[in-house]
Order: sequence, then C-alpha cells, then structure tokens
Amino acid sequence: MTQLSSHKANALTGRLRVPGDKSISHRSLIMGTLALGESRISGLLEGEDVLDTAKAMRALGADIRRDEAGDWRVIGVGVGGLCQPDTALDMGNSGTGARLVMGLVATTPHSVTFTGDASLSSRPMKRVTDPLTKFGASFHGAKDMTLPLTVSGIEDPLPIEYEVPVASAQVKSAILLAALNTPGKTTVIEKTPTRDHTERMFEHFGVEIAITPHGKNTAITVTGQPELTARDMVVPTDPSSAAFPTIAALITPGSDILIENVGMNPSRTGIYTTLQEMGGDVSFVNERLECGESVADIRVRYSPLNGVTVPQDRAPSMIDEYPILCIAASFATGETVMRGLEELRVKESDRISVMVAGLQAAGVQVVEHDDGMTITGQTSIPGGALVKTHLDHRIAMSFLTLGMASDQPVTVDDGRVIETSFPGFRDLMNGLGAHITDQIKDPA
Ligand SMILES: O=C(O)C1=C[C@@H](OP(=O)(O)O)[C@@H](O)[C@H](O)C1
Ligand SMILES: C=C(OP(=O)(O)O)C(=O)O
Repeated sequence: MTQLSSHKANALTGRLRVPGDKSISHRSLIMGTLALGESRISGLLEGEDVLDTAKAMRALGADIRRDEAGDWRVIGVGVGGLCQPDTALDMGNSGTGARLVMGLVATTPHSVTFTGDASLSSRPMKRVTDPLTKFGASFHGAKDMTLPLTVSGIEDPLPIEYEVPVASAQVKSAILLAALNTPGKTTVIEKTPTRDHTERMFEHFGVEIAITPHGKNTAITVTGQPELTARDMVVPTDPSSAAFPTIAALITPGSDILIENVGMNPSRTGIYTTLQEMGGDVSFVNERLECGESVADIRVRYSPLNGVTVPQDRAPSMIDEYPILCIAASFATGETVMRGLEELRVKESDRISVMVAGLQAAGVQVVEHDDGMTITGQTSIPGGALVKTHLDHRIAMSFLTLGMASDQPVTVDDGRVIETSFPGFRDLMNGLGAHITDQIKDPA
C-alpha cells in the first residue's frame, strides 16, 4: 500500500481539468458494444473502474482500443450479439460496472461469473438479482448474493414492470440494459429521481424510450431489441471528481481556481447547490450542451463557510459527495447535518463509519447517526492523523483534502485506490499549490 501525506497547501490557483465522468464512461463502453459499427469515445475516464468495464466488454465480444489521439474506438456486436466469455469477469472495485454488466448479460443465453476485490465482494447485489430474476435469469453463488456470483442468462426473457425500492441509478440501469435484449416494453418505476445518464445515452443511440409521470413517480419504458448503430460520444469531466478541488479551494485561504468542462447534469450537481448555500463562492461560466449533457466551467474562490442542514431529498444528486462535504463542514461555522444516507453504508466502504473514524482521529467534532452524521465546524483542525481508506477512493481523496487546510499533515494508508476514479489526482492538486507527498515530511 502506498501511504500519501497531505501537508498545509499554499493558496490553490490556476485552471485545471479533472478526468472524464465515471458513470458516463462505463455507459459509453457498454453502448458502443451494443451498437453495430465503430463508435468513437472522446474524454473517456481511464480509471481502473472503467478499464475493468472495457475488459468485460472485450470478453463479451467488442473490439476496443485507444487510438493515437487518446480517443477510444469500440466496434460493437449489436444487441443480441454478445459472446460467451471464456473466463470470469473481474469487475475490480466497481459497483457500477458489476451491476450494469449483470443487467446486460441477464437477458442473453450465456452463463457469466462476476468477481471483484474485497470491497466489491462485500456489496449487496440482491438489489439487481431480484429484478433480473423476474426477466427469467438465475443466479448462483452465496446465499446473501454477494460476489462471486454466476448469472445464467435467459434466452427468451419476458418484459417486466418493476418499481425500484432503493434510490439507485445502478439498479435502474441494470434493468434498462436487460430490457434492451428483451422483446416488448419493459418499465422501470422510479420513486426518487437518480442520475439519468443511461436514459440520455439510450436517446443518443436512438433507443425507443418514454419517460412519463406515474402518479408521484416516474415511469421509464424501453422497447426492446432495437438495432443500434455506432455513434460518437463525448464524455464531460466528472462533477464528483471536480468536487475535490472545489472544496480544497473553498477551505484554503487565498485560493481562486477554474475547473474546465465539468458535467452539469442536474441529477449530479447537488453538492454545488449545497456549497453555495454554505456561502461558498462557486459560480458557473460558459454553460453549454455536449452530446445531450450540459457542461460548464466552475470558478471557485476561498470562502468562509456556514453549516447547513442538507435536504434529504437532495441525496441522490450528491450521493458520492458526502465524504468530501464532511471536509467542507469541518471548517464551516456551526453545524452541518447530513441525514437520510443509509446508502452510504454500502458503498466501497461504510462511508459513514469510515468518515467518522477518520474525522475523529483528525480532531473534528462529529456525531454518527444510523443514517448520517452531524459535524460542528472549527476554525482550525488539528490533523496529524493516519486514516484507513478501506479500498475507498473517495475516502482517500477526502482526507488528503483535509490535510491541505489542517494544522498537521493528514496521511492516508492507501493512495493507490484513487486510481479507480481520479488518476493523476496528486499531480493535479500539487500543480495548483497542494503539497501531497509519499510519506510524512516536514512541510517545506
Ligand atoms: O449509476 C452510476 O453510475 C452510479 C450510481 C450511484 O450508485 P447507486 O446506484 O448505488 O446509488 C453512485 O454512487 C455510483 O458512484 C455511480
Ligand atoms: C459508489 C461509487 O462507485 P461504484 O458504486 O461504481 O463502486 C463511487 O464512485 O463513489
């Protein structure tokens, strides 16, 4: 494991670009695989989670390569054209990759085994195996439906109507992908809106998809077995990754940065609304639309912050940003209350207990709840902690951000996990004025 230490930063200044959006990158490889012909993807995230999905798509028959210009080329096999993989699909650390690809293979005549690292192997899969069983697929593995699991797909699936019991774009997307190779109309009913990248990508590829009100909910209906042809895709940069430099700049005195070309899909921007409510000087410039997704540049300047109560219904639009919001809250005047977050306990780590343990070790006042946490901010945070990351990239980046503004350096036990979603994090942050090193050294 590579320990990384983050020391007090200088004012963060300059322009930067974070890597491509992880959610859209997974989906672009999958959709390219389902289309006939060659699709070109620009801006793909080259993080481990997405590279594992690329490997899985190759094993299912796609020809995928990176060209000299850094774009990715996918020659697909068409809906219904997936092959039987020779070996198990190792989805690494990625819940999105595992759940979406399970949906994809559930309605094929193939038998596919899914494996993952220790973190992924402890995450719940029943949330996808339940609806996929309704199509006719069956699953073999541990009783509690954790990985490793073998999916026996169904050759003649039946369309389903399914109300998703948890707010989860992964579950919704697994069903929508299974629906593509199912004759007739499959409907997913969503009680709480979640990120809609799959729906937008379906529209981009010309899939027949209807999104309509269903009482207080939303019904998403897909007509199966379309013939898809290749499309070019442009992946915006990831608003979840951009949240790290945003909060680093907000808490580091004198900072003024511009983060270019960030995805601004409204189902992803809850963190920015929350930071503005906290008094953060965060503004959007040059707003535009690219391939059905809105993008903008984000200007962030150092700001004194105030604690807030985050509305619970905002959670799906910022679900991955609570660890880094905890860092902003640590420096805010008063209390920040984050509740309704049971889902955080089943991410790469139990993000509630892991954040609480790390924050307490660094001298932050935090109270743990079953469904979240309350943080009372301070003008100075002692730091000086060694934090366990539990194979969780967002925990690692959050605590390295804390070290930029705390009195003593903060060290994470495993910096390598950052590669899953944000390759180049350390160099990018150091280029702005951060001071992240391999081991604890006296700050220069
Ligand atoms: O669909 C996606 O791309 C994702 C959905 C979210 O998970 P859930 O569907 O479990 O909420 C999110 O936490 C994850 O990082 C990416
Ligand atoms: C939860 C996350 O990803 P996944 O579920 O794909 O592992 C994340 O990136 O924070």
